Amino acid sequence: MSEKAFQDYYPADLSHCYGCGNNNAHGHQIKSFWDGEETVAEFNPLPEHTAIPGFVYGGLIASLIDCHGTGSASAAAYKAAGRELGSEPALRFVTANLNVDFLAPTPMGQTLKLRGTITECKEKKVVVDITVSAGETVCAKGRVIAVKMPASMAS
Ligand SMILES: CCCCCCCC/C=C\CCCCCCCC(=O)SCCNC(=O)CCNC(=O)[C@H](O)C(C)(C)COP(=O)(O)OP(=O)(O)OC[C@H]1O[C@@H](n2cnc3c(N)ncnc32)[C@H](O)[C@@H]1OP(=O)(O)O
Repeated sequence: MSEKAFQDYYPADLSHCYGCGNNNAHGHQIKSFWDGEETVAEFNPLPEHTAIPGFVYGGLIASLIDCHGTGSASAAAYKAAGRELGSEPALRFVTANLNVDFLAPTPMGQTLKLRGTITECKEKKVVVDITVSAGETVCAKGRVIAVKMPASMAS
């Protein structure tokens, strides 16, 4: 994909997140995009993301859902406000609640595809439902309740 990802609009001083920060060399640097009314991201697990040989660690899957969810929440808030992504004042969201169901073993060696649906979008709270698929198999689903970042988290 050649377009800019949601996370590419995050300001440099808020791009250190382990899941999605462009400035975190050791992080996952997840990239999320619109696909119609839904949001998408892909991730290729590395050997160190192993749970049991051949299968992906659930904590990684939760992390991908988390950051695809908060990125999708910001993008949805901009869309609902009819604003350009990244325009000021920034609409920043953090995770208030993360719920994950692991539905099937997630194989290593395949691209994981995340797909998010904006279930609720209010000024202060956005709910995103996300599936994680390997090939035709939905391996996990999760819900992120994202809430506007409190002022205490911004320096
Ligand atoms: C697309 C382009 C964008 C460009 C520009 C954007 C720039 C973006 C830049 C940078 C973003 C970086 C993103 C990285 C994020 C990665 C994810 C993380 O790892 S975040 C770290 C972990 N999360 C925390 O540390 C939070 C700690 N918790 C808190 O600070 C508070 O508890 C907070 C803010 C989450 C909630 O504060 P309250 O409780 O005062 O909020 P109240 O106003 O009471 O509630 C608002 C709504 O939220 C619900 N709510 C609150 N907490 C809930 C909870 N735990 N579970 C369920 N719902 C909850 C409430 O029921 C209420 O919902 P009702 O409006 O009534 O429908």
